[in-house]
Amino acid sequence: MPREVREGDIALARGAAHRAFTLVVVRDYEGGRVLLGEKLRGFGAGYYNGFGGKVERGETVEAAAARELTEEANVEATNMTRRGALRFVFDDKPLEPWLVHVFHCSRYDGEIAASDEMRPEWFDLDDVPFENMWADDPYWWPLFLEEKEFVGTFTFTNTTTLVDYWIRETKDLMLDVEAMTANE
Ligand SMILES: CNc1ncnc2c1ncn2[C@@H]1O[C@H](COP(=O)(O)OP(=O)(O)OP(=O)(O)O)[C@@H](O)[C@H]1O
Repeated sequence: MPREVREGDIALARGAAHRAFTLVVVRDYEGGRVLLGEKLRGFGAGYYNGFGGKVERGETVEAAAARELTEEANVEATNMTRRGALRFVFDDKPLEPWLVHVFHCSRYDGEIAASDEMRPEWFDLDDVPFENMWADDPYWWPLFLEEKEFVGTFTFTNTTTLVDYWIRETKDLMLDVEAMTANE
């Protein structure tokens, strides 16, 4: 069982450089569903996840989130909002924590279609396949579905085993993101 720790307990220099990633979860309010994709290759292959990837050099986080959604699910978001910032520390790569910026999208143009990276699939809200998702997901999904903004840190060993974590709601996401990325 992963251990819940206090926010200050995961030793990580404030302002350590991060690799920035995006993650977009599409929600269909009328249908009571969320869109996930089965990752077909690369990091996290076999897991269901939102759509996303690395923020490219010179690109804004928002632009990267929109680009990855289009590349992976074939649709263009028309209302995306930033909802969370999750830091992932891998104990075998201690100098390279990841900062995943989580977005919510409920309107888009185009037809959802598979790509060579992701196979999209709708899930009812009470049927999200956590057993086939990253181990951090069950901790932040409730906040996501309640429309809250959130920040957290998750430490993994052997890439996929969650060791410890903290997660909390935030009233000022961008202020927390700034604190997490100070000096970058
Ligand atoms: C550790 N716990 C985690 N929990 C939930 N989601 C996680 C995650 N760790 C990574 N993610 C997401 O997984 C995708 C990887 O992206 P990834 O395929 O590597 O990036 P990108 O498409 O740029 O790569 P290539 O083009 O294949 O090089 C990206 O959405 C990122 O946010």
